[in-house]
Formats: sequence, C-alpha cells, structure tokens
Amino acid sequence: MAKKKIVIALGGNALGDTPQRQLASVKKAAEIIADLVAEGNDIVVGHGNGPQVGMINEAMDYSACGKPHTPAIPLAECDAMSQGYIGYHLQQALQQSLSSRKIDQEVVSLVTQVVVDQNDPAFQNPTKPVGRFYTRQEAEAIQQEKGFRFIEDAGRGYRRVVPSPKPCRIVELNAIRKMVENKMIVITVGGGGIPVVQAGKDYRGIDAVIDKDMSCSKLAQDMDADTLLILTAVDHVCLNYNKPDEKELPSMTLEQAVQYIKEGQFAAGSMLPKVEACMNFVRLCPSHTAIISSLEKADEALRGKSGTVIYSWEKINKHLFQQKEVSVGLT
Ligand SMILES: Nc1ncnc2c1ncn2[C@@H]1O[C@H](COP(=O)(O)OP(=O)(O)O)[C@@H](O)[C@H]1O
Ligand SMILES: NC(=O)OP(=O)(O)O
Repeated sequence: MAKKKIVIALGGNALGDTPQRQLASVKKAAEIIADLVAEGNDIVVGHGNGPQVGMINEAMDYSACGKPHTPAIPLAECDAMSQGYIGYHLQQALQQSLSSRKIDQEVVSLVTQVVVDQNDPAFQNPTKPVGRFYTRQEAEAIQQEKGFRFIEDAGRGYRRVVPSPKPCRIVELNAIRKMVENKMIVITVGGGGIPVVQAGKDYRGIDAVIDKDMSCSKLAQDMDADTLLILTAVDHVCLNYNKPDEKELPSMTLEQAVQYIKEGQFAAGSMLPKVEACMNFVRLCPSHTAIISSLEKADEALRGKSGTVIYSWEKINKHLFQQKEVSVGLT
C-alpha cells in the first residue's frame, strides 16, 4: 500500500469510560495504529471525550467532603483535563506498541485549542451528549438543581447535552505540521479541541465540547491529508440501520450522502456528524478519501476491503478514467 498521511478520529469504543477500561481499550487502538506506522504512513490521531469530559466535570463539581465545589470548574478546563488524561493513556500505549515493533518514532500528546465563533447558533441549542446515562428522575433532579439540559438517548437513558460549535481554526496547527514533518506521531484535537474564542490577540476558553469528527476533518483539510479515517464501533455506515432491511454501504458519493441525510438515515449525535465530517473533507479536498470503519477493520478499510468510503464525483471520475485506460491498454 502506498504511504499516506492519515488523520485518524478515534471513537468512544477505542477509549472506555473508566481509567481501567480505557487502559485496556487504548492498547487495541495502539496496536492498530502502530501497524499503520510500520507501513510507513504519517499518522495524526484525534479522539473523542464525551463520556470522559462529563465524568471530569461531574467529579470536579464536588469537593472531597461532598460539598459543592467553589468555584465551579468550567467545561473548557474539563476539556483540557480530558486531553491530558486520554492523551496520556494513548501516548503510553502507542509508545509500547511502537517499541515492540522496534519503531523509533516519538509520540506526543498536544494540548490543542480550537477557535470557535461565540455567535455560533450551537450555543443556544445544546446537542452534544456528554457523561454518563441517568434515569429520567435523576435527570430531572439535576436539571432543577443545576439548569443542565438532558436528552433521551436512543432508549439507553438520559444524557446531559452541551453546546457543540463548529471548529473554525486549530491554534496549534503549525506545531502539528512541524511535528509530523519530523516523523512524530501526534495526538491532537482531543475531544475536538479545547474551545476558545479570540479575545483581542489572545484566546479565552468557552464552555462547549466540539465534535471530534468535525475537528479531525478540519485538521485533515489543513494538513492536506490523503485520508480521513473515522474509527467507530460499526464496520460500515448502513441504510435502515438496525431495521430488518438494514444494508451496509461500501461507498457513497457526496450527492448520495445528501440524499440519505434528507431521508434521516444517520442518527443525529452519532453517525450524522461522522458523515458530515467526511463530506466536508472530500468537498474541500475532492481527490482525497474519507472512510468510516470499525477500529478492528481499519487496515482492511484502508485497502478498500471494508468500511464506507465517501467520494467526491471528481474522485470517481478519475478512478473510472484510470480503469478505462487500463482496459484500453489490455485490449
Ligand atoms: N446509519 C447508521 N449506520 C451505522 N451506524 C449508525 C447509523 N446511525 C447510527 N449509528 C450508530 O452510530 C454509532 C457511532 O456513533 P458514536 O457511538 O457516537 O461514535 P463514536 O463514539 O465511535 O465516535 C454506531 O455505533 C451506531 O450504533
Ligand atoms: N468530543 C467528542 O466528539 O467526543 P465523543 O466522540 O466521545 O462524542
């Protein structure tokens, strides 16, 4: 396989929602990433933080004696803590996986800020589920006490939702570029990045959780990556997901994706942002590839044997043209 620059977005199943489970989960992710590094690819890793940032925010809410913590710790700071906590586990696991393959490349977790627009409508309409699941009674009690918003999440219980603005600019982009040029494996835009707004020449944190698939898509565009690889719990994007007539999609064009979104095929807050992140990437980088795959089948997906590829027409036309050239050459 030709060497590529790949931005990987790691989903929740590659992490785990307690430190013990996370240590075990990141080992599997690290082995898969190390195999891609061993093939000579340049890898940049982004990851989610939904369960973790909610857990940290909840833990920070109370002091050791069980009384409310003063002052409350804002979400932006909790995002920063989640980058450190998840980055530390991922970095250590990757270092071990690379070392066992005798690969001498450095791994760096970068505390990364992402500029958002403080007028983004997302601040008036929280949609990003964070933290654990609550019963309806628990959710109502917390809503009364703290004013948090909750949604019912696909029959699994109630979850707090927070604003999830669009990523506009990655503050540390140049540092990431330099590290990748120097063959470092960079863990960045963790949890979508720490949301900040421009305050004069400086930045100020703002309470939100950015979608990590959207930030990884922005990073892939900015890095001119060959591939955006979104790794989650399912092997493929499906039509009629979880219904008797479910159908796996090996690929879809931008136009088909728009149509499927209109039909409501992709659940908001789970598959929809992944598909939209891929669409944004191939719209701006039409000859490049965006793939949604399971973590376990990442390598097969990069070889076109699994996963769902999102194509621009430009890419398909080029592919068909090349096929025609080959068949013309053979006859
Ligand atoms: N059309 C669909 N095709 C496949 N999976 C879907 C679809 N709609 C919703 N899903 C769900 O979306 C999940 C991925 O979203 P999510 O759990 O938020 O990802 P992650 O935590 O890995 O970032 C899948 O595991 C699946 O349960
Ligand atoms: N920040 C973020 O997108 O986290 P999840 O992927 O865990 O929802």
